[in-house]
Parts: sequence; structure tokens; C-alpha cells
Amino acid sequence: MSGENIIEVRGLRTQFGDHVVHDGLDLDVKRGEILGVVGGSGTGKSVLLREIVGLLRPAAGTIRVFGQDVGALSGAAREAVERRWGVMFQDGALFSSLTVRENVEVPLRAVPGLTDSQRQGLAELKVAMAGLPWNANAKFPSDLSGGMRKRAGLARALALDPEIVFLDEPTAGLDPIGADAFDRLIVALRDALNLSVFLVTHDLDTLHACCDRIAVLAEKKVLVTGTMAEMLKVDHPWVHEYFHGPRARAAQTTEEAGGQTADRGKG
Ligand SMILES: Nc1ncnc2c1ncn2[C@@H]1O[C@H](COP(=O)(O)OP(=O)(O)OP(=O)(O)O)[C@@H](O)[C@H]1O
Repeated sequence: MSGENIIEVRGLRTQFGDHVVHDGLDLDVKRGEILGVVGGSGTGKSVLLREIVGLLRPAAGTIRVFGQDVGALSGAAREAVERRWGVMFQDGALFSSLTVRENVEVPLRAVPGLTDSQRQGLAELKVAMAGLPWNANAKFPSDLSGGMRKRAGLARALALDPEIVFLDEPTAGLDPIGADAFDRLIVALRDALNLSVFLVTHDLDTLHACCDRIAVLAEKKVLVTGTMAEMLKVDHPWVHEYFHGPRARAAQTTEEAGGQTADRGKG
């Protein structure tokens, strides 16, 4: 991990009508790190992700990615920046009428000069990198398990060799073994591809297994950031309950037992 901030959010305000979700939110993501973003339901984790990737416009504040103010970019400059990140949405957000390989080909269609067979080959490579078997390429999303759909969504997020991957609750709905495998895949891909990862999660096991740092959203901002060890010392009611409650103890026990899945999600 370098000290360079690959994402910098400053003074972010998000408002839907009278409902203020973020007010004065600051956040840094460092190049090469896996940052876990946690917080109670409705604290605006997914909205923050959507704002950083430009799907929602904040009411105020700046978001710089790769040093560029993404809110100020348009046209070709904006597209060039968007090609440098990949997003995996919670449900995979796959096109149901396309096969897995065709879904992964969608972002590759924007790359000039690729022949059909080069594009197909690249898509198949990403499908393999996401840990899917060869025969998944020709399957439709409806033929896949939830875990396989997530891997297909990840393959699509990796299509353009991104520098940053955004993952929205990647292990939600997975069984413990599938979730453990996904955690390991995220770390392996970060190490192999030198990715920076912005990971929204409720999953304490994922925080233990994957994240270099954690950012806690509460009180309309990033209340605190730090390592898991630092989170354990934070004296704030929500943070304390989250990191010391029964689920946290189960996750800690699992980690101490060498990452075995037996206790994952219990508590
Ligand atoms: N397009 C929208 N219009 C109006 N309100 C919205 C919109 N998108 C999100 N919200 C509201 O913003 C708040 C934050 O939503 P968000 O989905 O980011 O929460 P979250 O922290 O990801 O929650 P969870 O952990 O439950 O997924 C919620 O109160 C939600 O209802």
C-alpha cells in the first residue's frame, strides 16, 4: 500500500428532500488498500459508493478519484476515469438476457480495436479470475447460484483491468463457506492486481479477513477510520456495540481459529 490517496472525499453533503444523509463527510482511500465501509442501516454507505462512481450527485462537497474532481468531469474525460474503476453491485446487476461471458463483454465493447474473439477471450479470462468454472461462461444469470452471480458481477467489474474495485456487500446472502471463499478471492485479487478496494459490508468476518482499514459511517459522516485493532478501542456506543457485540466475538473467534467457517455469522 502506498501513502497516496486514490480517493479523497471532502465536505460531502447528501440530501434527499429534507432527509440529510451525509453532512461534512470526509474520507480517504489509499492506493492498494482494502477499505471496509461499515455503519448502521441507512447511514448512506451505498449512496456514498454511488456518489463516488458518479451515479448520484452530492448536494455539496468534492470527490477526487486519481486526483481528479469527478464532479467536474464530463464527456471523454469522465469516460476515461470511469474505465479505471469497476463496480460490483449487491445483486450483481447482470443483464438477464445475456450469458455470463456476454455480461463481462459489455464494458469491453467500449474498447476500440478489439476483435470479437479478443473480446471474448478477455471476458473468459475475467470469468476465470473471478473463480468461476469454464462452463459458467455460457450460462445465463438465472442458471447461477447467488455466489456464482456475485462472481460474475466481480468478473464484469474486473473487465477493464481497473485500479479500483467497488464492492457493495459482496458476501451478503452467501453461505459461510461461499463467503469465506469470496473474502479470500478479494484479497488474492488485490495482491495479484494491486487493486484498491472500496468495500461496503455488514459482515464482520469480511472485515477481519480482508480489510486493511475500516471506515465507520455514523452521525452523517465518517465517524472514525482505522484498523480493526483501533476500532476495538473506539468509545462510541454504536462502534463499541458493533465491534464488541456477540457477532463480533464470533468473528474474532473464527479469525483466531485460523479463518475456519464454523462460527461465521453466528451470534
Ligand atoms: N434515490 C433515493 N431517493 C431518496 N432517498 C434515498 C435514495 N437513495 C437512498 N436514499 C436514502 O438514503 C439513506 C441511505 O441509503 P443507503 O442505501 O446508502 O444506506 P446504507 O447505509 O447502504 O444502508 P443498508 O446498510 O441498509 O444497505 C436511506 O435512508 C435511503 O432511504
